[in-house]
Amino acid sequence: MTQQSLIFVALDYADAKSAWPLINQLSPEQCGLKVGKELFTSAGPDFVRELVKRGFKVFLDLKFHDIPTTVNKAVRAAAELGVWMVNVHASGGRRMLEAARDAVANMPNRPYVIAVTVLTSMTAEDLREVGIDTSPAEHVIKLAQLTKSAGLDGVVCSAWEAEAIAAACGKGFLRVTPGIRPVGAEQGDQRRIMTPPEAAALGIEVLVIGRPITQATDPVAALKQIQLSLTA
Ligand SMILES: O=C(O)c1cc(=O)[nH]c(=O)n1[C@@H]1O[C@H](COP(=O)(O)O)[C@@H](O)[C@H]1O
Repeated sequence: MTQQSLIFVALDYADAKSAWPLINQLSPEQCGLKVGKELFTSAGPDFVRELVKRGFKVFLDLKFHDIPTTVNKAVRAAAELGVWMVNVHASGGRRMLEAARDAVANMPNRPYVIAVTVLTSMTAEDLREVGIDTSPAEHVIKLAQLTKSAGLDGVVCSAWEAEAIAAACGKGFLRVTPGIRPVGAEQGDQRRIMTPPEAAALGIEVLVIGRPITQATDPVAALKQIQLSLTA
């Protein structure tokens, strides 16, 4: 993993046909690609295999959250597509996390397996409504420590929690942060947000950025502008 933040473009399109025009203008050296629930459900595993074949680092974001056996098998199936990273929900608990880890333990070139802590769309009030009375920051750290002790490679969190995670879980534990918004970009449903230069300055390993790129009039120009802003 390099010191500079890698950008993963979240391909949140309805189908493969809508995603290809942007992908065809991108190169594997420029960014990674995140395929989430919407696109995977419509475009399927062959689409993912094609991205891998073209040399892209693919983050398959299906956020598995189920009983340990099911998650183990789902992570294995995802890994067999040749993706670079897969994720599960940390709130599935220790045995589920260990099952996710074990799914890929003996694979050559295994993908990173990471766990979502508290969704970047959630606030303290949202957490309270699901029975969690601590702040998002405190809950994220608790789940990051659980994820680390279960032997996974890192977490999805907001950029606001990234420094505390490094302090609690050590270097080499990946921090993957969605909720990235350039100044002036629409916040949408995200709540714990940060700008790309601020997040990069924290040394965050992976920045996930979707709508500020995919919904721009010129997505490639928007990506380039964000990349320039990281080094300015
Ligand atoms: O696991 C994720 O990728 C994820 C976790 C999280 O807490 N928040 C979050 O936004 N994401 C994903 O990151 C992407 C963010 O997209 P934008 O909000 O459009 O930049 C979406 O594809 C989400 O599904």
